[in-house]
Amino acid sequence: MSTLQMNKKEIITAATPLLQLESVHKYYSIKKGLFSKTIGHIKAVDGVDLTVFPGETVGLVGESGCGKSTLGRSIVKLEEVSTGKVLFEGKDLAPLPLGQMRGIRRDLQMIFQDPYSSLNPRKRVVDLMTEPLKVLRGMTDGEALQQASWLMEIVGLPLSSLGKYPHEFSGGQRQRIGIARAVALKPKLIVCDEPVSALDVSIQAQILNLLKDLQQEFNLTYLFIGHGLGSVKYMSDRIAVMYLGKIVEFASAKALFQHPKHPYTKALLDAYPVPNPHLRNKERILLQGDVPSPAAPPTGCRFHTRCPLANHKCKEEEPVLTNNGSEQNHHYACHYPLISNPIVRTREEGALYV
Ligand SMILES: Nc1ncnc2c1ncn2[C@@H]1O[C@H](COP(=O)(O)OP(=O)(O)OP(=O)(O)O)[C@@H](O)[C@H]1O
Repeated sequence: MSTLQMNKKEIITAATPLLQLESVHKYYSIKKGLFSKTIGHIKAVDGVDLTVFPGETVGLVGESGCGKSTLGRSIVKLEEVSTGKVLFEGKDLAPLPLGQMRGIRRDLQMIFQDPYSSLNPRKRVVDLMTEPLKVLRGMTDGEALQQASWLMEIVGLPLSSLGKYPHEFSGGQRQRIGIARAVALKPKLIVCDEPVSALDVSIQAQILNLLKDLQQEFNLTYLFIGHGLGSVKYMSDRIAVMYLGKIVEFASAKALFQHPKHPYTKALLDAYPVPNPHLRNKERILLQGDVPSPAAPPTGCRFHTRCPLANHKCKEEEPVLTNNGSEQNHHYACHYPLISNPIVRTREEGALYV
């Protein structure tokens, strides 16, 4: 079968991974006292395995503080991982010194939540746009200016924007500049770190559609981080759910929304507003309390302190991320996964949950 005859899903699964994370850990030291003695660690990312194929969008969701941004920043090497492998096109970026990242930097870009803090306020857009093109793609002044003008058009900004400073734009326009900068280098992977969270709801859809259009136009691959499930569902082919530094479920967007296996995923879905209250699932899992501290994560399954289905096994034994030999591409880390029955969801062992 030719590539043209294959649909997107077939192309994705036939391809070799663009990005592969193997047991990635990122710990921050907690220091105290006059001599800054290390008294513990914040386990922001605590053993993540994840695969992203060329051309797809993998969503990453979870509550605030569960390590999504740290993972995204570790991938583009804005953070050094503590241990583990970050394989980009098969090459491990983790041990590479920053000096040797230059060739790879243009293939790996990031779009930030707050476009204002990621754009130097003292530089005009023309400089913000042309400098990376000159430094990382070796363009002349004229070539870089031509490319910057074209990119303004692509992201829907007037040419006159080039002469302005970041503070002269609205939030949505600033995010368009951030996006233009990210795609300027024709990267292979863009980590989008909650790119619409800081924007008005009316602008969010425009930015998401722009990202989708650009993905098609430039054949981009996205890791799309968000805590709003709506935007993640809209954007993603596959979704990874993160809780306290670990991936607890990873599946196609459709399977995850229709048949969540992990109670935490279900709780996130149940927290999502449903326009018609009669359609609201009566067996909702309500998330209570806050995410525990990543400096002292709970034993066993990290979610057990908030899980209505947890028992002694969950407290003692850490579940591994597995497909349990059934659905090949649906992985979850739970001793008592939810049965895939949209009408009555029960634990696979034990009583009906309430
Ligand atoms: N530079 C740092 N030093 C110490 N702790 C950090 C640092 N950066 C992040 N953390 C901690 O690591 C944990 C994960 O943070 P992170 O920002 O990655 O979470 P997140 O899921 O992206 O949250 P949000 O959705 O609010 O951005 C948090 O407890 C945070 O306080």
